[in-house]
Parts: sequence; structure tokens; C-alpha cells
Amino acid sequence: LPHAAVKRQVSELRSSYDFIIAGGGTSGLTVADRLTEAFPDKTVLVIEYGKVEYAPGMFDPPTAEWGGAGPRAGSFIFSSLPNPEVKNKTAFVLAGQAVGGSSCINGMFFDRGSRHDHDAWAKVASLDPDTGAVRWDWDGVFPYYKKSTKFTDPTPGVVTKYGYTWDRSAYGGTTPIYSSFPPFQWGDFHVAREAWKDMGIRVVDDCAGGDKDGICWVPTSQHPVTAMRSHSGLGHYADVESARPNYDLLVQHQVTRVVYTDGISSGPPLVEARSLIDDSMLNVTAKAEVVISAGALHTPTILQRSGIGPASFLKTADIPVVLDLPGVGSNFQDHSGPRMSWNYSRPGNFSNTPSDMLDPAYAAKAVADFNMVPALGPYTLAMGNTAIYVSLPNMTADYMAIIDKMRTMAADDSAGTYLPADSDPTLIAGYKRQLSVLADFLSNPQAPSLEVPFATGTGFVNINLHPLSRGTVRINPSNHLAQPILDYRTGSNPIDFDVYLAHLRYLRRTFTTPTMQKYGAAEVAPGASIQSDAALLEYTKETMGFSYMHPCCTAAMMPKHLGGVTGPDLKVHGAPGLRVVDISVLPFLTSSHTSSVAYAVGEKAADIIIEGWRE
Ligand SMILES: Cc1cc2nc3c(=O)[nH]c(=O)nc-3n(C[C@H](O)[C@H](O)[C@H](O)COP(=O)(O)OP(=O)(O)OC[C@H]3O[C@@H](n4cnc5c(N)ncnc54)[C@H](O)[C@@H]3O)c2cc1C
Repeated sequence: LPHAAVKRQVSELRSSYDFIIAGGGTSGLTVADRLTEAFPDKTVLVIEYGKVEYAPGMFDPPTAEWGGAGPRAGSFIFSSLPNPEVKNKTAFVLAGQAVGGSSCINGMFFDRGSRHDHDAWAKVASLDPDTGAVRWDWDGVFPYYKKSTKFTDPTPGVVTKYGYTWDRSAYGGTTPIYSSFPPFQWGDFHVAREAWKDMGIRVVDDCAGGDKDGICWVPTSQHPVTAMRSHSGLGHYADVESARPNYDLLVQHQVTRVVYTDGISSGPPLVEARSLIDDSMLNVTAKAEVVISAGALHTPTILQRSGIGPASFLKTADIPVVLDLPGVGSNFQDHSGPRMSWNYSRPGNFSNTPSDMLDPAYAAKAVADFNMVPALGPYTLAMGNTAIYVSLPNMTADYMAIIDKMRTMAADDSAGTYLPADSDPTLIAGYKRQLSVLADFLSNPQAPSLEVPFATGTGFVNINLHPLSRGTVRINPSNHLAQPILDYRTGSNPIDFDVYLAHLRYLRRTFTTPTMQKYGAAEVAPGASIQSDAALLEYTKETMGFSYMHPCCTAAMMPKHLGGVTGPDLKVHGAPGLRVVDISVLPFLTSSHTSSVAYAVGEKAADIIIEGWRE
């Protein structure tokens, strides 16, 4: 690391910093990179729980067990509370614990939110562009999606082979967070795509430009030549090109609290951290601001330990209330959905398929191919590159029954009964606002409700992009420094089950398309015998994937009277000198995987902060 200082010892730290960033993950390092670049005379300290990993590709596919349970190094591993609505099952969730955060361990699927997500986000957050408010609608965020990644065209040979399409006008960034298409697809990559075309789903050249209802090729966050994972620990730290003596990183420290020494109006707060090596504590002073970027599962823990959160909960956890902010750790969401599978009675002669990786000779060649320059072979594929995004109106003629239920719930007093019992009235008001905006959103034929990604083989992952159930992330009252308690509450709003069923009924049509029938496709799960709503509901509960590793929204950007935690400038309501910049600030999930959103939030936040401090 020739240009950036890695601080491992407390004695190496400066006596104070201009900016302190709690969490060196996807968003946090984006902000650190931009601030140190914009202000060479101001110092920035990032305090990160995990380790710094020098070698690009530390978490790349060749080091992982093929087809295994996925990466574990550099991860927080969670098991949620049992879900009463879903047979008391628990969610298995990972989050990144390394310099680079979850971008070090994610599936590298690099799609973006749709324009309708961001326009709805701005509505929920009560942002009216005509009033001069910071814009988080599509026009306000699209430039930051563009800025946040460097896209490289695939080679002509690869384009001809797989038919990749893209729209150059959706890109244009130069920062070394790479986005590219892999030089490999499994032999059956075209089957699901063709079947979906049979169903009338439109083909979109590139979904990165905001319009993503259709079949899309989705780039991978990987280097265009080496196919190595591109993550923020590289692109916004180790690979930063210019010298940055003002950019310090303290690793293996847990930010425990922010402390307002002279009361809440005395910001910026001190930052208190604990060494994970010897348990010693330290305080660091921020002269300008503190930015919390610890991700959706840990940002609320830092706030709650600091006495910033729902007063009723803080009291039960024996934490003095510094600021009653009911939204901290509320509004917890993740993508979820049941799976489907089928088999073929006349399988195509596809060369090659994932089962070839069970052949040691093929697997060894795959590793050798990946290590070539340029990289080749199956390991360049990460988790796949194709997906459909489908709206409710394009899925079922009955969609208005779902929308009407949402509108009724948003308008009457029942909404609160679907939130945790101790929810503050402001949270209920905010939830009603969300239901109302999401009802408009989901009735829009261009706004996706279902995503099916990674479609090769004989199984589908069905993602409900906009679940209505809301959970909580709270510190463990009996051990504040332990990992937080995740209460997913999946299915606590019963309308979600209507949506899962609509998705299943729609998607099972895939198996009867001419393309699938050419190979003798037959549905295995749910299976031909599972037809009634009751049977499908039972199937859904049995096979539900609770988390597609996109936890979000636990410090939502909404007004305080609607249960929000941050304003459009990412400042925590009522807490001077303190911002949250990470995936926690989303009011609700975007129609996408979330790393691109975390980068875009980081880029936009950095511009807001720079603007505020430019002399
Ligand atoms: C297994 C997995 C697969 C995924 N697959 C995809 C995918 O294919 N495509 C996609 O777009 N998205 C995917 N995601 C989601 C995406 O990567 C995340 O939403 C995004 O990276 C989150 O960014 P963030 O900045 O909010 O948090 P993170 O990047 O997680 O950063 C938070 C950082 O804070 C640190 N931290 C936590 N607590 C403290 C503390 N108290 N003190 C100091 N530091 C702390 C953590 O160690 C971490 O480095 C996946 C996520 C996971 C975990």
C-alpha cells in the first residue's frame, strides 16, 4: 500500500481528525476516498472492525468451495430470531467484515435501482425538487451511479458468443470500481432467457439506465482483464492513485459509541472504539464531522449504544437516552422469496454445465483458466449475469386486488398492527406513507416487483423486490458489544404472501413455454399438485429464503415525524456533526441488489459533505 497509511497501533493515530468514518465498507471508503481527495489539508480516519486484505482476490471464487455455502472469511455471520409467520424459521445472513465491507464478499451482481425506486424514495422522504431539497430521485442519483463505477466493454468475440448488450450512456465513471461482463457462460445460459422471451417479457439493452422492467444482462463487479473481484477496499483505498497522507485507516477496532460530551447540541461527537486485539478503549476527536457507515446491521448498533434510538428500547437495555429517535434500527428490510425448480426429460446437449465442476480435471482447469491473463473460464462468471425484472401489472390481471389492500391499509388504522408492538406513532405514520407510495409504485407496469437472477441450471431464486414487512435490528440488551439481534418479521404483513403467490403463479408459466418444452421441462417445486392458494402458501413458507443478503433501511432517510433517522443531507435528525452514509439510509429496498446503491449513496454523500465544508 504505497500511498495510504494503515494504522494498526493506537499510538500511531493523530491527536484529532477532521472527519472520522465508522466502518470502512462499501459506502464508508467511498466517502473517505472522495474527502481525502477533495481536502488534502483535512485529515480523515476510517475505523474498521475487520482486517485489511492486501491481495486483490482474497475472496475471489478460486479460494471458495465451488457450489459450497459461500464465502466466510471476512464475514459477520448471523442467525435471526425465529420468524413466527414463517414456521419459526430463522434467517441466515452474512455481512462483510473487512476493509471493503460487504463488497469483499458479495455475489458481484452489479445491477442498479430503477428510476421508479428513486422517484418513490424521494416521495417517501418528502423531497420536493421544486423546494431546492437535495435530490434523491432518479435524476438526483443517476449521475452518482455513473460516477461510482468504471465500465469496460466486453471484447467483440465475447459479445458475439453470448449476445451481451449494454448502453454506454449509462456509464462514464473513471474510479477503479470495475464493472464488466465475464468471458464465460454455462452452456444452458440461453434457455431461461429464451423461455422468458416466449412469455412476452421484453428484452432491455441495459437496465443500468433506470428502465429495468424486462430481461437484462447485468454486469459483474470485477476487473475486466483479471476478473478479480473489484471492491471498495481496493478501488477506494489500496488502489487510490494519488498520495494521500491525510487518509488513515485503523483496522480491527469496533466503534462502540459516539459521545456528546457536553450534551446532544455539542457536536461533533467523540468517537469511542474498542481494540479487537487487546480490548483496550480509545477516544478520537473529530473536528468537523463523524460519519457512521457500518452497514444496515451495525450502524443502528453504534447509534443505540450511544443512547440515540427508541427511548423505550434504550431504557430496557439500560442505556441512558441521549436522543429519542424511534427509527434507529426500525424499518429493517431484506429481499426474500421462495425457490422453484424443474427438470428436463430431454436435456439439451449443453457444454459445459456446473456439474462439470465435480470432475477434478475440469475444476483444476477452471482454476488455471481463471489465473490466466486475461482470465477465462467458469470462475469469471461469479454468480451469473442475467435477470428478469417484472412488475405486478405485467404478471397478474388481479394486481389491483393487492394494490387495493395496500391502499386500504395505508388509509386506515390497521397499518400499525403489522409493525412491532412497541412502534412509536411516528413509525406508524411513516409506514403508512411507505404503503401509499409503494401502492402507486407497484401498480406501475414499469416498476419491478419480481426479480429472478442467475438463471442457469434447473432452479430459480424468486426475489420479492419490495416486501412490506418490517423488522428490527437491536443491540443485545444483555451484551451491548455483542452482535445485534435481528428480528426479520418476514411475512408479518400478510400482503407479502399475496405477492409471493403472484410471483410463483407467474413464474411457473416458464416451464410450459415452447423453449422449455423443447427440453421436456417439468415443474418439480412447487410441483404440479400444488395449485390452491393454501397449498402454495404452505409451499412458500416451507421454502422461503429470508435473506438475499440485502439488509437495509435501518436509519431511513425520512422526516423525523415519519419515523426517519436522517435527512436528505444524511445528517442524523437532532444530532449535530453526525451523519449516516450507507445502505441503512434507504427508506425501502430498491429493485436491485444493493452494492451499486451503497456506492452511489457514498458518492452523493461525499459531494454533499464536500460542498458543506468547501471554504
Ligand atoms: C454474502 C453477500 C452477498 C451479496 N451479494 C450481492 C450482490 O451480488 N450484488 C450486490 O449488489 N449486492 C450484494 N450484496 C449486498 C451489498 O454488498 C451490500 O448491500 C453493500 O455492500 C453494503 O454496503 P454498506 O456500505 O452499507 O455496508 P458494508 O459494505 O457492509 O460496510 C460496513 C463496514 O462496517 C464495518 N463495521 C461494522 N460494525 C462496525 C463497528 N462497530 N466499528 C467499525 N466498523 C464496523 C464492517 O466490518 C464493514 O466493513 C451482498 C451482501 C452479502 C453480505
